[in-house]
Order: sequence, then structure tokens, then C-alpha cells
Amino acid sequence: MSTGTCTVSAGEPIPAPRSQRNLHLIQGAFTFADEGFPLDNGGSLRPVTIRYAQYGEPNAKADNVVLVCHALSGSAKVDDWWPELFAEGGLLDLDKFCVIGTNILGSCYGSTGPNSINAETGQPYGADFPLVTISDIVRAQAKLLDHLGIKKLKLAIGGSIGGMQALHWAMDYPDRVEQAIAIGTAPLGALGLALNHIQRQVIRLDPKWNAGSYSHENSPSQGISIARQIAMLSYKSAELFDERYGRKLNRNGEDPYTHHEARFDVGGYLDHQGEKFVQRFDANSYVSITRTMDTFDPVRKYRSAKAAYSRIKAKITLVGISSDWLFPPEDVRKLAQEMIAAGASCDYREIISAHGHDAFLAEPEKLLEVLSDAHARPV
Ligand SMILES: CC(=O)SCCNC(=O)CCNC(=O)[C@H](O)C(C)(C)COP(=O)(O)OP(=O)(O)OC[C@H]1O[C@@H](n2cnc3c(N)ncnc32)[C@H](O)[C@@H]1OP(=O)(O)O
Ligand SMILES: N[C@@H](CCO)C(=O)O
Repeated sequence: MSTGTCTVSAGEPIPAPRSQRNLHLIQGAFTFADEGFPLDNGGSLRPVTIRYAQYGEPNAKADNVVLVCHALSGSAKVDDWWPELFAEGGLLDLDKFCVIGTNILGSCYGSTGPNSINAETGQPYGADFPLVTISDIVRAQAKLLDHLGIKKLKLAIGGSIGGMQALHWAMDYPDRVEQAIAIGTAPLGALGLALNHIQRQVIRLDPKWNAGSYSHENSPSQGISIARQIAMLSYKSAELFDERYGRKLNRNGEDPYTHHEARFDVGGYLDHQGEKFVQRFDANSYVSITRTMDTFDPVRKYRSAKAAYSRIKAKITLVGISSDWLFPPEDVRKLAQEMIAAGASCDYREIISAHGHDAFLAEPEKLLEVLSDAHARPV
């Protein structure tokens, strides 16, 4: 067990997710690194808190533990955003596996992030929150697992940024993970980097941004709303948008043919998504996590594809999504080929879906279908 402080609350009432039985949920927060947690790119965090959720129980050998890693805007509470994993016939039977979700560094859902107090200054980090890499996030997760007495993961799984974490587990801790599944994950290409760049600029152009120093009541809500709307485009597909919205008039009756400020239905949808996001996410966290996402590049970290991927001992499954233009399936397939060329046991699958990048959340049944065979299913 590592040193640190831990708060745990058990048995909190939670809303029952779809077709779900008792989740045996325990939520906690582990705080460590009073002396500082050094980061890959210099700087450090002091201290570090990792918020976590545990579903089910580790067995006597603690060799049944699965780490489920969230994407950009999720949280430790896996049942809030991926309840289908636990459902009857899902990937993770809680009678068999213990599932742990952690909130990532930089987020606004309980782990150390821009809203946390910087021990050096006694003030919130705000925009001074240092650049955190996916490796840093995984190293902090490893500290939590040490604290919980979990030496090895049965499986690390996630989509998007969650998949980046799963893959870094396999590279950074080859002896601590048996299997990794990453969905819609690859180093971001130029288009993805460009979209993240624009989103951060939009946030910083909001007059309420104030160099990242704002109050919760007076936050850059327009900037974060528009950033989310841009991101939503990259999470969906043209096919889905045409099918759902096409050139339909807004469902509230606005007429864009006669009023120049009126929206088509797709505009109403995007505005709704932006408004919802403002209620639940922080602008500094958004800037921080999109920068983290940009830095995912195992080849740069380990100097070559061979050096990075030959470290892997886990069984890897990479899943591409046919309509994903943020992490195109050809990029995911190329990553699988590089892993195989480096000697890793890696398998590529593809979900055929019109839902774009978000398909792993929007059509979980298709994901579960491509993970249903012996290679992909944890045993
Ligand atoms: C810490 C936490 O809170 S974690 C839990 C929340 N976070 C997450 O779940 C993260 C991952 N989840 C997601 O990214 C998304 O929720 C997904 C991918 C699962 C679903 O994507 P969405 O875009 O929300 O679904 P979808 O495209 O169907 O949009 C549905 C919403 O748009 C609304 N909508 C659709 N068209 C329109 C329109 N023309 N005008 C206004 N609203 C519209 C719907 O009414 C619905 O609203 P609601 O969510 O308030 O009920
Ligand atoms: N829609 C997801 C996917 C991002 O990769 C999220 O908001 O976290």
C-alpha cells in the first residue's frame, strides 16, 4: 500500500442505469504526493487527488480488476456514461469482475485539475494548470491502484482519450495489465489538432475568460458552449446529421427563410448541446484536457514505433468506427499494424455505424458485438 489519504463513501443511492442490477458502488478519493507529483513535461502537482468509483469487489488475489477509462467529458462514475458495459450480456459481469473508474487529472469531476488549489500559491491553478500527458494520468491511476492493493489489471478499456489511457497502461506498465481495449483511438491527425486549437481559441476569446481567472458564476459560458458545438460536429457524422436534421426547420418553429437569426433544426440541436455542456463542464478543464489529448503520441515518447509497441505484453484490441472522422478508422488500423509489426498481440475490429466518433457511447450494442469473441472478451 502506498501512503496518502483516502475518503470513501459506500452505499450512496444512485440512479439505476438501463437494465442494471446492483452495482455495489463505492466512491472514494485518494490524495497523495504531498511532496509533489512530477509531470512528464516539467512542473509538478502538489498534492494529487484521484476521484474513483469501484463497482463489485476484488477477489482474494485481486486479479479480477478492470479499469474503465473515460473520454473527454466523462467522470469516474462509469454507470453515468457507459452503463451498458455492466448490463446483462455486457462485457463486464460484476459477479466476476471488479470495475474501477477514475476521474482524469485536469478534469472538473473531483480529481486534481485547474479548479484545485495550487499548494505553491494557495490559489486555484486556473490557466496555470500544467500540461498533463496521458502517461501522467496513467501514472496517477497506478498510484491509486497501489493504494488499493491492486498489482495487475485484468483489462484496461476506454474510448477516445479513454483508449489512450488503456494503451499507455499497456506500454508504460507492461507487467501490470493483461489486456487492453481502445476504441476510436490513435494519435490525433492534423484535422483533430486543428479543431482542438480552434476550440481553445474560442474559449479564450470569450470576454469572461479573463486569462483563465473567472468565477463559477461569471465563467466564459459562450466560449465553452461554442467549443462544445464544434466538438459535437467531430463526434458525429455527416450521414447522421443529414438523416436526423437535413434541412429541417427548427422544431420550435423558427423560420430561417424569413428571419436571418432563425436557426435550422441542426442549429437548435447544437445550441442545446452547448447549453447543456455549460452547466456541467469547466472552461479551464476543457483547455487542459484537449491539450492532453493533443499530446498523445507514443512514438514521440518512446522515440520509435518499435520501441513503443514492442514493450507491450498485453493482448490488445483496437476498434475503429466506420464513420469517425476525428479518429478515422484507417488511423486506428494503421496503429494496429504498427503494433503487430513491433511484435505485439494486437487485433483490429471495426464498428459499422453512422454515429461517428461517439458511436462507442451512442451504439454500445455494436461495440459489444465486435468484442464478443474469445480474443476480445476478458475471462
Ligand atoms: C460526469 C458526468 O456527468 S458523465 C455523464 C455525462 N457525460 C457523458 O455522458 C459523456 C459521454 N456522453 C456523450 O458524449 C453523449 O451524451 C452521447 C454520445 C452518449 C449522446 O450524445 P448526444 O448528442 O447527447 O445525443 P443526441 O445527439 O441524441 O442528443 C440528444 C439531445 O439533443 C436534443 N436535441 C436533439 N435535436 C434537437 C433540436 N433540434 N433542438 C433542440 N434539442 C435537440 C434532444 O432533445 C436531447 O436532449 P437531452 O440530452 O437534453 O435529453
Ligand atoms: N462525447 C464524448 C467523446 C469525446 O471523445 C465526451 O464528451 O466525452
